[in-house]
Order: sequence, then structure tokens, then C-alpha cells
Amino acid sequence: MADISGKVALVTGSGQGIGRGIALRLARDGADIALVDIREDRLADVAAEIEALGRKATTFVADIGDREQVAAAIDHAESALGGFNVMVNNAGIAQIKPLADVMPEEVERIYRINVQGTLWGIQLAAARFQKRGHKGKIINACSIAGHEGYAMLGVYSSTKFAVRGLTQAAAKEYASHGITVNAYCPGVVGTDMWVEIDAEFARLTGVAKGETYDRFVKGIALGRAETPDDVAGLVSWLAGPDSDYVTGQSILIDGGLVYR
Ligand SMILES: NC(=O)C1=CN([C@@H]2O[C@H](COP(=O)(O)OP(=O)(O)OC[C@H]3O[C@@H](n4cnc5c(N)ncnc54)[C@H](O)[C@@H]3O)[C@@H](O)[C@H]2O)C=CC1
Ligand SMILES: CC(=O)C(C)=O
Repeated sequence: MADISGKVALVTGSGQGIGRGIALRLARDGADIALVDIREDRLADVAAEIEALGRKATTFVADIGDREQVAAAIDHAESALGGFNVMVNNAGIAQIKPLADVMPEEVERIYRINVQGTLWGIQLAAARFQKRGHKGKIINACSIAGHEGYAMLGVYSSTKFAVRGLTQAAAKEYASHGITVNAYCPGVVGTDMWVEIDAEFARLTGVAKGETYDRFVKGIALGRAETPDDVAGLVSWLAGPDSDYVTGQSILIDGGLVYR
């Protein structure tokens, strides 16, 4: 367990799924948490779970694809919780389509969220850490699809390759300010994103519902699907002091699925 007592962490996409798991884990590690999501409906429940752990939580509705909204979320976190030390750029969306059928507006939408959203999170968090005059940790959501391009997930995969590139470049640009930038690369986590991926594979290719998910899970060496808690354990380490000498890495946490 990382000791991040007294720190403030902002987690995007924390209304559900992996982001919720990360927010709860960082709260157990001692941090106060700013919960940010485009959907308001689940944020209050996650905030209540964090408060039940004895930590402070604040919520903010923002679209990470909009730079001004990301800036406002950071302002809110800092003023509501009295600090800002860890930025988790977790929010992202999937797109399931053969490359032959992808249209410009679909590419723009996913790049705006997965790539630009991560860039604004990196850029604005780093600027705020520098303004506050202290070090900071930036942690981005990558994927196995940031290390290997997947059929039917081609554009999605390309956004996660971009996240890996941004993570490396940002690590180099911000190292002299004491800011580390890393990413976590999950495999197959049974969240709503995978419900959508499985359903779209079924609709577009005619395979039975559940088959695509089962096929991916069968490829996992450790023999089970991943949970948000599995991912959160790595993020906890990246947020804590034991990873202080690690930067620019996009670390696979997939139970043994993609080997790099
Ligand atoms: N589920 C999986 O197997 C994997 C997920 N990932 C990545 O992990 C991250 C989280 O994924 P999941 O929890 O599975 O997804 P999810 O779909 O269950 O949850 C995503 C959350 O992000 C929020 N969100 C979406 N667009 C947003 C925006 N523009 N601004 C703010 N919030 C927004 C949603 O409202 C939702 O609460 C994503 O970046 C995803 O690409 C990576 C590898 C595997
Ligand atoms: C959702 C995701 O990143 C994959 C490839 O499972």
C-alpha cells in the first residue's frame, strides 16, 4: 500500500469502472480525491464511498476533451481540497469498427477525448504543479491496445499508441521539474467498456454475445479477467513514493496477454 497521506489526487472518468476503482484505492492509500466525469449521475455515490473511508471527496462534471473544462476541474480540486499532487488521466472511450468503415467525425470524437483529453490533463496538471512549486505525478490510461493494434479496434488502438507517445515526451519535458509521467496498460477489464466492445463485435461480425469477451479472456495466462482493483494496485504504486525513479513508462498490467 502506497503512503500518499495528505496528497490530493484528481481522477477523470471516476464515476464508474476503472476510474472508480482507482479513486477508491488512492483514498485507501490516504489521499483526498477529486472525482471528475462527464456524467454526473454516479459521482455522488463514489464520493460517499470515499467519505466512508475517512477521506475527503469532491465532485466536478467536465468533458476532458475541452481544455477549459479540464482547467476548471483542476481549479476546483485545488480550491475544494487545498492541494493538488496526482493527476490520473483515466477517462476514455472505445470505438469498434473495421478501418474500412471509419468516418472522419468518429475519428475526431475519439481523438478529442482519448488523445487531446490526455494531453490537456498532462499539460494543465504539470503547469499547476509548477505554479504551486512542488513535484507531482501524472498517470495516464493506456492499454494493451497501446502496445498492439487490434482488429476492429484500430482507431482506438491508435489513440492508445498516441497516449504512450505523449507519456514518453511529457516524461522528458517535465523531469527537470520533478514531475513524473507514466501510464498503466490494462488488458481485459470487465467494465461497461467491454460490454460495449462485446456487443458491437456481435452486431458487426455475427458472433454470439459473450464470445468475443470469452475469446480475449481465454488468452490471459493468469486465467481470469482483470478487475478495476488489479489496475488500481499499479496506479497506487505509480502515485506513491516507491515509483519516484520511474518515468516515461507505459506499464502492461494484463495478467499475461501482451508481452513486451
Ligand atoms: N475496460 C478495459 O478492458 C480497458 C480499459 N482501458 C482504458 O481505461 C480507461 C477507463 O476504462 P473503463 O473504466 O473500462 O471505461 P468505462 O466506459 O467503464 O468508464 C469510463 C468513464 O469515463 C467517463 N467519460 C467518458 N468520456 C468522458 C469525457 N469526455 N470526459 C470525462 N469523462 C468521460 C464515462 O462517463 C465513464 O464514467 C479508458 O481510458 C480505457 O480506454 C484500457 C485497457 C482496457
Ligand atoms: C478496451 C481495451 O483497451 C482492450 C483492447 O481491451
